[in-house]
Amino acid sequence: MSVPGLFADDDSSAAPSRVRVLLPLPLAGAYDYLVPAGLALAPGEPVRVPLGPRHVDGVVWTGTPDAAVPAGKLKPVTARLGGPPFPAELLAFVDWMADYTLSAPGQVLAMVLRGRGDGTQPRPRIGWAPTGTVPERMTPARARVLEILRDGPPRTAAELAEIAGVGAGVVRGLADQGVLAPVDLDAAPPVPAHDAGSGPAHLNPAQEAAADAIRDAARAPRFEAFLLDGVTGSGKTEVYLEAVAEAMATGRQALVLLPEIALTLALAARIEARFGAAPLQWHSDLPAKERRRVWRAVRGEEGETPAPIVIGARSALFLPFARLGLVVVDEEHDGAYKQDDGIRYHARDMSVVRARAAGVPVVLASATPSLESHANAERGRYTRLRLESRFGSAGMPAVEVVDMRAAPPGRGQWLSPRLAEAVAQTLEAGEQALLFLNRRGYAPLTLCRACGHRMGCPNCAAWLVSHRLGRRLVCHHCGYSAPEPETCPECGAAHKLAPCGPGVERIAEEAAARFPDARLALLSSDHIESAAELNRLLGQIAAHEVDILIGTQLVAKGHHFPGLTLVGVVDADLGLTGGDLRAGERTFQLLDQVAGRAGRADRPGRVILQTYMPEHTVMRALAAGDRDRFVAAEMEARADAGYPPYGRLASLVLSGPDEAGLGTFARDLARTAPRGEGVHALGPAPAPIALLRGRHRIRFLVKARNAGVLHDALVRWLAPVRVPSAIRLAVDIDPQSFL
Ligand SMILES: Nc1ncnc2c1ncn2[C@@H]1O[C@H](COP(=O)(O)OP(=O)(O)OP(=O)(O)O)[C@@H](O)[C@H]1O
Ligand SMILES: [Zn+2]
Repeated sequence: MSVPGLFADDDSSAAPSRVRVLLPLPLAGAYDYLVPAGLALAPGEPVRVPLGPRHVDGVVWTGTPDAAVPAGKLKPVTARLGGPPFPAELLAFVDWMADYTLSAPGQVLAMVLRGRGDGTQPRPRIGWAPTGTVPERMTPARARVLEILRDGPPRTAAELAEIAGVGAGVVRGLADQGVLAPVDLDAAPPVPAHDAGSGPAHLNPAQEAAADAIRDAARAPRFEAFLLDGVTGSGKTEVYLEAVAEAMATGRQALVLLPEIALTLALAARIEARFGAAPLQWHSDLPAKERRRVWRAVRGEEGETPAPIVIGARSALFLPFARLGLVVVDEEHDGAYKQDDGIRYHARDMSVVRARAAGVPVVLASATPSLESHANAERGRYTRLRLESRFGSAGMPAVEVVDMRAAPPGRGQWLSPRLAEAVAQTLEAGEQALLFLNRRGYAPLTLCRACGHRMGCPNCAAWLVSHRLGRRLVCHHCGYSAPEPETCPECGAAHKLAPCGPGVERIAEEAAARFPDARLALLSSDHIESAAELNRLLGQIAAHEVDILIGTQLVAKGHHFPGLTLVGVVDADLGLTGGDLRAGERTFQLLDQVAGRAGRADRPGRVILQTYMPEHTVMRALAAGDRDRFVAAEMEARADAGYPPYGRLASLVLSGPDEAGLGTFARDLARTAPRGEGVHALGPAPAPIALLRGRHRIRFLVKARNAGVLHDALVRWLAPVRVPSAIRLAVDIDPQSFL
């Protein structure tokens, strides 16, 4: 239906106004729409448009509409949705990322719009707070309500009535008399001020120099990537908080990405102390309502000042900041920054892209930067800022390597005599010890001692992990879980199934037996129900209410426990098997991080690494404290093999329920696989996890000289391919996982 006069006709002097609108859907790109007369639409504006029989919310995009399409074939924009337009920087970022990851721009836009919800305004929750006015007549019921409010936060009428045990009429009566006043419980939290709270720290000269460099780029913002390369405990956080303050002073917003929720909670407390108000937090566990609130707050909808600081997980990178001024990626080497399903992206790399699009500085902070970032610093793309020593009087911990072949633990034990002795000494000195093993559960394998059968997952090519809790066998890939059987499913022998090898639960068992008087805490994702509980546990550890801490990588990084002086790594070799190209790099990073928890305050720390490979370069580098030599050797090996950061990789995983059909499709695909100048494909080969959630998996690996060559080769290869509906084809540029 066309409404005469609503928009200019083809034959009028002015050409009908058109815009491109990108929808958050996996479509080819932006679509053209007509702009109704009287409506001026600029790129970035959120709009509603018709799509087939439906209406969809999208964003006016950049680019020129196709003038060759007759106006009669186009539909008009239904409505402008209001709120500020998304900044050009964000639009450019979406386009860039879609191109890089070979995804549809609409899929990337969907990640931006995800926090918006359905676009409707949630109804505010009204709470009641006392005004100080005394009621005309005090009754026991009224007194109870006022007493609750005197000591606690504002509450809704229903809550008040319930807690005080009074009727809703009592609360209403107090409100009518002006004794209680309404407050919006969902209103934005207080805005941190850059000079409130405890204010700036006294930086030491190295910190000052690093902070100066970043502040300078944040002041009149310009793009510059900094690699804040400082040993554990050197005060990297203090340095980047100064840059956050600078961004806020110029009226801009700062985003700090962290790899784990536990670290988010700790940083939120530090920011609150420094700036006088807590930052907004963003992660995947946020309730929908809270997400909407944060999403709107960063946009500054309804004319409010956009929230100045957001800290969060990798997906916070897609928040629609109104005036982004700084991006920080803390623990930049962390694998958690890589998203491995849906659109596969590395949030560290994409942070640099977004900062570049926005023309603002980005800080990548780590004690053990990724080789990619080292290489970028060497090529002059990133500015390296070094902090070579710990803050204050704390020194680096002494690292001791225990050769498990020479001095093994006793039968059925996992702690060597040397480590057990060190734990005992630590407890005697009234200090804390951490026993680290990056393996959840009780035992990684369950074996029948009668026939040798190993308990495997029915859906995956993987062994089941035994968990003490409820004596269950669990698949860590698909979540399959079953009670441990009494008899072997293969030979029927009773009571012959035995756990093999240790997980953290088994280490906790051994520690409890050896040190019965010590207070133990087990920190592993299986044992912690919520972020709040984790926070409570971390608080207990910091307050020295725990003597021995047993944990997975959950406790390895970022935390600051002043009383912790001994770190024992139960199996330092764990990450080295499996042949992943980053196995050495990752093991070094993880062990250096966990070692970095020891001796951060006034008492010196020590670290004991249990290994069967004491001569391995990783162990030697850790023992000698020689990170730079390790990095140099690792770089050389990568350069020789043409692996990242000296070449680029993409992985293609094909999966499907039917093994034969999948094989045929893979062989067809191999016929056109890129082979040529600076690029070649390896495969098809069964993926290391050849069966996952009941789907067979085949993999190609594409190796190329550089990112451009890789991109072009993949587009040429995959654009004409029609994937059968039963088969999934997942492309991962710069893969981190090769499983
Ligand atoms: N300039 C400073 N003034 C006062 N305290 C500081 C200063 N710099 C660092 N600290 C303190 O030293 C400790 C370690 O600092 P911080 O946590 O920032 O180090 P980090 O480099 O981020 O460590 P990691 O990489 O191990 O997480 C903290 O307790 C911090 O408050
Ligand atoms: Zn499984």
